[in-house]
Amino acid sequence: MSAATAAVPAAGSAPASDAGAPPVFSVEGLWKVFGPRADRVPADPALAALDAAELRARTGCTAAVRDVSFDVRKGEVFVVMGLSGSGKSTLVRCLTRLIEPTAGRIAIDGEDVRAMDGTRLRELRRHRAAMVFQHFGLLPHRTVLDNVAYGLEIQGMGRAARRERAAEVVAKVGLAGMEQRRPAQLSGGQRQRVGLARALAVDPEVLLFDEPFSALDPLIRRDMQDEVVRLHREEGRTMVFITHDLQEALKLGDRIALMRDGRVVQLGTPEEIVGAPADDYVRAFVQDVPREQVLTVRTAMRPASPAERTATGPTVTPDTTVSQAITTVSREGAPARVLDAGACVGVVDAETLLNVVAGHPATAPADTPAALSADVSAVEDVGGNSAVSDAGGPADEVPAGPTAVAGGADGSAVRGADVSAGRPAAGGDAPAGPGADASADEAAGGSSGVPAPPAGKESV
Ligand SMILES: Nc1ncnc2c1ncn2[C@@H]1O[C@H](COP(=O)(O)OP(=O)(O)OP(=O)(O)O)[C@@H](O)[C@H]1O
Repeated sequence: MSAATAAVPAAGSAPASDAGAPPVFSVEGLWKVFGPRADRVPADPALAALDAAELRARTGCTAAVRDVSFDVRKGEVFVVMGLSGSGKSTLVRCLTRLIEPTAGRIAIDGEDVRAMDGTRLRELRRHRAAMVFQHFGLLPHRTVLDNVAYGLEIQGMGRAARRERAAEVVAKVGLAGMEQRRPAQLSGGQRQRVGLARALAVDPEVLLFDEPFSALDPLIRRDMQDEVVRLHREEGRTMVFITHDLQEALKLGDRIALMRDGRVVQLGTPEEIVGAPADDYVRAFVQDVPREQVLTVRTAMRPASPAERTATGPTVTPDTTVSQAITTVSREGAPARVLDAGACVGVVDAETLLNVVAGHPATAPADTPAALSADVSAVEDVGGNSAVSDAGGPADEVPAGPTAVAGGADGSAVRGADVSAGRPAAGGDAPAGPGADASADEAAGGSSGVPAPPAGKESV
């Protein structure tokens, strides 16, 4: 499915995150370099400036994450998007040190993740930031209920209490009545729901999703996306969601970090990314997106005249998509006033709306968000790198998962991707990285009940 044919309901799909609250995750100058003496790369400006091929030729290293900085706000769905090999999985695994970062700072609720000892790390992964993978590694001999209760069992919760909690969550993800089935008696989509329920059962502060739906067929995938939107709307839980699929990113993300070659090339709302691409790469990435389904009337409206401010007639809110506004304006046969908390902040008419569809610049009124007219502010501008050595070590160099093209049904976004760049040929499960106990933690975090699940990826 191409983005052009996709329905992309972005605006208003989730509760607004709290931009003023302290961030849940705060990442600054983060690097992950795979290869020999990896820590010299971020420490040496000359090496840090090399592109991927030169760096590999000169040092044998791959910089999977390069000097990345961002905050994940409380209550938002933060999407990490990019083509295969752009560094998404590595970045998100660094957040809980399932992969050990090479340099930079990571904090969760202000606490330094890189300074955590093994016990604290386990706690982080079990209670605070649970990961949901593409393959949930459900325990085949356990029922749905017991699979969901598994993470609680690891936490030491008593049988009755955990089964009660598990039953609640099973109902929440739409599996009521299936509690006693075993994974083999479920469809792929239902299994994904069990995995999701297992992650939710431990009530983590943040859910980290690593391409959880890319192996599902498009209809089930859409169902699961709707489920995530619904859960987010109902619970306001903070989520970090990896995807290579632009449509999915636009649908789920409050904000999207678009990665290329280990860097974040643009960080912004779907509307900012589609309405004001930071560079030609992003522009090409979003060129097939139906703009009218993503951009809101904030982008399309023109200033209201004094007479229009007090006129009657059709109205829309600033979050109304251009597509919805077109319906209103054409149905009513008149321009619509844009009302924000009762005040008229602009007007949309056939011309301003069609300008958006046609990709012409809008006549931006004074109160249009600055980010929409100033691309640069949306681009991650990261400063100097702190050169912090990591433990490195052989475990780091084991492939994080055998990926060629991620297995989504709607692979338009990955076509032409550099699927082999720097990727070791051998498959294998993800190493936990130094100090990590990924299999147990991923299980406890609701992702897997079996040792070391694949890194959420499939070879094709
Ligand atoms: N353990 C490893 N050792 C060496 N290089 C690695 C390792 N893991 C990942 N890489 C390289 O780091 C880069 C980023 O990989 P990563 O898996 O983070 O990308 P991705 O965007 O998640 O890709 P995909 O969508 O295919 O999963 C790639 O060039 C990859 O080959």
